[in-house]
Amino acid sequence: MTDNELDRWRSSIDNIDTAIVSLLAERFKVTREVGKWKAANRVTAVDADRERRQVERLRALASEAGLDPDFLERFLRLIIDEVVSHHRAIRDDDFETPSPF
Ligand SMILES: C=C(O[C@@H]1C=C(C(=O)O)C=C[C@H]1O)C(=O)O
Repeated sequence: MTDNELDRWRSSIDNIDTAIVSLLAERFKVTREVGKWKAANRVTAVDADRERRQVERLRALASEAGLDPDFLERFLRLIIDEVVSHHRAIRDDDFETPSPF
């Protein structure tokens, strides 16, 4: 390995990290819409069945990609927990809005 090679690998890593951040931002944009819809329709923030299906799907994808399924599950859990806390905040903000009636 040369210094040059290390620089190129690190540059690839930086590009990949940029893509991850951008994809996460996209995902949070979509989940924000879901959160608004749930608050408006009085649907609970957590959908455990949906989460179970997502974990199953992601674990399978991880295995196919040669990644540790446990790591991918922890990663997804972290994201979903953040989404659910956003959904609760959206819902609680809605409740705090004074009713016009
Ligand atoms: C986004 C949703 O809300 C929650 C967050 C999820 C997610 O981040 O993927 C999945 C299920 C729900 O617990 C949803 O119900 O689809």
